[in-house]
Amino acid sequence: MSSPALFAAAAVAVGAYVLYTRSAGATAQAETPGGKPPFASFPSFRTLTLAKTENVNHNVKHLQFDLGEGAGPDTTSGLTVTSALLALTFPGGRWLPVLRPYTPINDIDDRGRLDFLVKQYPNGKQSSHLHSLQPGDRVLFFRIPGYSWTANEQAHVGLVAGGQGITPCYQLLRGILRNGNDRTRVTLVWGVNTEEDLILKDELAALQTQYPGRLTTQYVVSAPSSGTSGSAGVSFKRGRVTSEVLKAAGVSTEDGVGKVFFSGPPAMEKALVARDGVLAELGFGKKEMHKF
Ligand SMILES: Cc1cc2nc3c(=O)[nH]c(=O)nc-3n(C[C@H](O)[C@H](O)[C@H](O)COP(=O)(O)OP(=O)(O)OC[C@H]3O[C@@H](n4cnc5c(N)ncnc54)[C@H](O)[C@@H]3O)c2cc1C
Repeated sequence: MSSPALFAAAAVAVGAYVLYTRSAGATAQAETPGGKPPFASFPSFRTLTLAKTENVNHNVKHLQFDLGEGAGPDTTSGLTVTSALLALTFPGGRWLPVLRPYTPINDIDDRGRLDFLVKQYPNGKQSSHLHSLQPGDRVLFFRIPGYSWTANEQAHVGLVAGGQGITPCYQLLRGILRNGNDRTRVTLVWGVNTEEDLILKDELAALQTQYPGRLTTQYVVSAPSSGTSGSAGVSFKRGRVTSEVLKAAGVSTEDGVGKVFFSGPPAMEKALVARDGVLAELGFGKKEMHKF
């Protein structure tokens, strides 16, 4: 999501929260009332309790939150493919809140829980705070609008992810593949620093087996520790995500890709998504690109 859009969504969400907490009967812990899916509407917010946390690699943790009081084990989150949640916290007792978006990796019909993969950035305010949490700790989340995917709106989509930017792409590709009515083909190009950063490669391989011919992946590793593709049990190209890599992977209008979704760090965004960037070179106009 672009910064102005994110800022606007955050402002609306926080405004709604303030109004809610000031309204009669609001409690200190504002909750979406009832056992209904807590994030079914926009804006909506809920305080979730961390159920478990696990290290995935040297800088990524899997955080699993219970959907919370009033939401039983059979309650779904109410999120749609591809929504994200804004985490609002006060790390280290700060006066001003820190707000950052995170994309659950759950399927929309998962019940009772939300799962996140959070990468810790050096001096990262929110990511360091989330990494410090222990089971039982609570975080306030707001739903923010995401891209509203409609089954078969494209015959073939390209997903281009950089590092931890994989999470929105993963949510979208699972949503497409698991929908029995959706025949869209997906090509994912995922650029990372080392093989260790390919945190969802096993899940992606399982999806390729489960949905033959629907998902193509191309991993691109800039500083592989094993040196050669395949030696760490995964094949990849060495280097960065360039025009040549995208073309070879089939992410171009010539290959029938109708839309490209991008999620990645600022430098990669500048190289790929800018008006005169690599995606424009490959024939994608503004309408055929979406940046999470
Ligand atoms: C729609 C959306 C969904 C997202 N989903 C996820 C998710 O599921 N999991 C996840 O881990 N993150 C996700 N992010 C990124 C997340 O919102 C934060 O940007 C990230 O956790 C860093 O926040 P921070 O407060 O820790 O870092 P800050 O305190 O803001 O920054 C600390 C340092 O880290 C650098 N940094 C911050 N963000 C990035 C970045 N993305 N790439 C490279 N360097 C960076 C900054 O330049 C700075 O030097 C998502 C972002 C968006 C826009």
